[in-house]
Amino acid sequence: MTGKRKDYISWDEYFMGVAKLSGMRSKDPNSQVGACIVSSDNKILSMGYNGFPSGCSDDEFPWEREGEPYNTKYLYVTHSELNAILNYRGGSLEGAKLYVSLFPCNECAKAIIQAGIKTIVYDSDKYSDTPAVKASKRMLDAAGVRYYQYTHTGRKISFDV
Ligand SMILES: O=c1[nH]c(=O)n([C@H]2C[C@H](O)[C@@H](COP(=O)(O)O)O2)cc1CO
Ligand SMILES: [Zn+2]
Repeated sequence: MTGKRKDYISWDEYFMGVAKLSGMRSKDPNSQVGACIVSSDNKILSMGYNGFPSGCSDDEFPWEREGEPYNTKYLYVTHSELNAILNYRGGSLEGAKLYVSLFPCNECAKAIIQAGIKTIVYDSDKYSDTPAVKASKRMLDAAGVRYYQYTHTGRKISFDV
């Protein structure tokens, strides 16, 4: 008997890794965000990344951050967390856990709360000073959704595709 492998990735590394891999599909030139929803018994239920809704071409809709709101991405892009929630067609997300590479905004917080997701594990909190993220935390706190920052383990995961 040789015993089991010791250097396998942890659940947190696995799910945050899947969230980040999903974010790599994003066409957003500035922020690529990925999300992964997991059941309480560690089964992946859904994934998402930030992008335009189906039928709204990445080549025709704007990726600009500034200018006339009508011509910026902000009016059109679906956030990774909302995409992950909407991509789930299997039933209830009650009690599920969300891994996401960027702290959810207030609009995503509403969807997270209403979907019954109870835990958020996030990586970057680069917009923590904005009203959107402050309002998000206010709602998550009021609704009893737990959130904590992912602890980097320092492990580099890479592979050829
Ligand atoms: O929680 C989020 N999830 C998410 O998918 N996004 C997306 C929307 C945009 O495509 C991008 C943010 O763009 P920017 O960093 O250039 O403002 O990230 C943005 C947030 C904001 O917190
Ligand atoms: Zn959002």
